[in-house]
This record gives sequence, C-alpha cells and structure tokens, in this order.
Amino acid sequence: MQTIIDEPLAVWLAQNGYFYIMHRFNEEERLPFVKRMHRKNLFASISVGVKPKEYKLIDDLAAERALPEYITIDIAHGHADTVIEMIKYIKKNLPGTFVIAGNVGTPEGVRELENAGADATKVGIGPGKACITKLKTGFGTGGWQLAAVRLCGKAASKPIIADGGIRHNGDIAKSVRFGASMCMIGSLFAGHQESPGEIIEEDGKKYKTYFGSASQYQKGQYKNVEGKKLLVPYRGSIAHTLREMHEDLQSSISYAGGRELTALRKVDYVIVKNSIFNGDNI
Ligand SMILES: NC(=O)C1=CN([C@@H]2O[C@H](COP(=O)(O)OP(=O)(O)OC[C@H]3O[C@@H](n4cnc5c(N)ncnc54)[C@H](OP(=O)(O)O)[C@@H]3O)[C@@H](O)[C@H]2O)C=CC1
Ligand SMILES: Nc1nc2c(ncn2[C@@H]2O[C@H](COP(=O)(O)O)[C@@H](O)[C@H]2O)c(=O)[nH]1
Repeated sequence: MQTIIDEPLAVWLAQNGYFYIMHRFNEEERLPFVKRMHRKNLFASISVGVKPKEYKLIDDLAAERALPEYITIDIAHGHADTVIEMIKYIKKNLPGTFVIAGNVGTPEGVRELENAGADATKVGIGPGKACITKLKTGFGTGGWQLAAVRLCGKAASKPIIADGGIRHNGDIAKSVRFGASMCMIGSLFAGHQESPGEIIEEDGKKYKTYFGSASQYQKGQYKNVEGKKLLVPYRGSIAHTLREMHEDLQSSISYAGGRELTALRKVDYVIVKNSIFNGDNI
C-alpha cells in the first residue's frame, strides 16, 4: 500500500532481514526498482495487477533479465480467471520467481490458485482497517478472518498469508495457530517515521495518514471505491515496533510451550463469545 511502503523502507527492510511487498501504484517504477534492488544485492519483491498492460511488464522483466525474487498478484477478488491466467504467465516467463496470489477467502480459492502454480496464497477479503468492502458489498471475511484463515489453511498445500485485520501483536500468533505462514500488515505499520504517509498534527498530537488501495485517494476518482482514509497515531521508529513484535511472538511461542514458531500450531484454544478485551487496552 502506498502509505505503508516506499523504496527507502523496502531497502531498509531487505537489509535487515525482513520481507516486504512493494505496492504496484508507481507502475513505471517497478522495473527500475528491481534493477536498483539487485544492484544493492537485495531481493526484489514487487506486485502486479491483472490488466493487459501488466503482461507487458512481465515481458519487459524477462527481456531485460531483471528477475524479481517475488511477485505478488494483488487484486481485491483473487479467485478469478484473470489471476489464474496471470499466475501461469508469470510462471512461464519468469520461472524462478516466487508467486504470491490473492486475495481469496475460501478453500476453493486457495486450491485453484495453487493448482495454477501460485507458490503462496493471500487470504483476506475485507478485514483491513481501511476497508469498507463488507459494508459496501456484503462480501468478505471481515469479522471472521481468523476462521477464514483456518478453513483456507486446512485446504492449502503451500504457505498461506493472512492479510488484513491484524490489530494487535497477539493476532500474529493467532494467525499462525490457524495456518498462516506469514501475516500481511498495513495499519499497524502506517504510523511510523519511515512510513510514506503524510504527518498530520491535531490538538498537539501527531498522526500519519493511511488509505486503502481501493480508496478515492489512491484511485484519484470516486469509482468502485472500497477503501477509506484514516489517521493513525504516530509511533516513532519502525525498528522499535518490529523489535516489539518479535519479542511478543517469542513470548507467544513460550506460552505455547515450545521454542519454534511451529509450537503455536499445536496449542488448544477456546472460542470466547463476547469481546475478550473486557475493557482492557494497551
Ligand atoms: N484485500 C481486500 O479485501 C481488498 C483489497 N483491495 C485492494 O485494492 C486495490 C485495487 O484492487 P482491484 O480493484 O481489484 O484492482 P484493479 O483496479 O487492478 O482491478 C482488477 C480487476 O478487477 C476488476 N474490478 C475492479 N473493481 C471491480 C468491481 N467493482 N466490479 C467488477 N470488477 C471490478 C477490474 O476491472 P476493470 O478493468 O473494468 O477496471 C480489473 O479487471 C488492490 O491493491 C487490492 O489489494 C480492494 C478491495 C478489497
Ligand atoms: N477492502 C479493502 N482492503 C484493502 C484496501 N487497501 C488495502 N486493503 C487490504 O487491507 C490489508 C491491510 O489490512 P490492515 O488491517 O493491516 O490495515 C492490505 O494488505 C490489503 O489486503 C482497500 O482499499 N479496500
């Protein structure tokens, strides 16, 4: 997302052992971005859509031997023939590239994208903080994202990525418990010094802007809008947040009684009908 990642942050993340996915909204910059990352000996992870001009990008990457290590096919409704075609095209023309495809919200979606050649699938339709898909269309996994991850995880034969709805660090451990190999996070990363969103000051407090990729702000027009813009509290350096996430996940693993991430997969759980917060807040 454009308010979450830009090139300086991608470089920092890659240099420090983190994964990133560059958004696809500076279309012409993607090929040069791959080359610049490779010149620094860093992995390149870009995203594409499914419209005809995206096929030209794949052709150009192949022709110029600018071979990204990762390509994410990033559209709202990933259980689609257009995505299946794009997966096959990337796999044929850039066979060494790891393809992440999405987003889906059903086991059938996961299976079809995996069968088409996706190396990982992204699960989550509308649970994002900047998302209004559920309200506008009546569709999505908003409100039951963890259950969707669980259902999709059972069907998957390759990694799944839980995308959207991570509100607290503990949600990462829960996603792993129910089958996610990775989590994709927007809002929790939006408020940092390094985040590309604008800094806004209101009543002496600092915020950063965060907007959906299907918002009017991203699209430049009010057409098929399924995202909104919001302000998130300014949180200082991203390194601090990443360190805390790491520590919290380590602690989750220890509560699970293990030493590795896979220990989380074995823990039992209860379903709590009402909010577990009981008024608590961080
Ligand atoms: N994870 C999520 O829940 C969601 C994520 N998003 C994010 O928003 C961004 C834009 O996504 P998206 O709009 O799919 O990307 P695109 O604008 O690239 O559209 C992809 C394809 O979907 C078609 N399309 C788009 N909107 C509609 C619609 N309302 N009805 C029918 N067809 C439609 C487009 O058709 P055409 O060629 O006619 O434009 C195009 O073929 C992405 O970054 C995506 O991740 C958006 C919504 C939900
Ligand atoms: N329905 C929409 N979903 C969107 C939009 N832009 C991004 N996204 C999805 O949200 C997650 C991030 O979720 P968060 O809870 O961590 O903030 C992101 O990865 C996309 O999958 C949008 O405009 N509409």
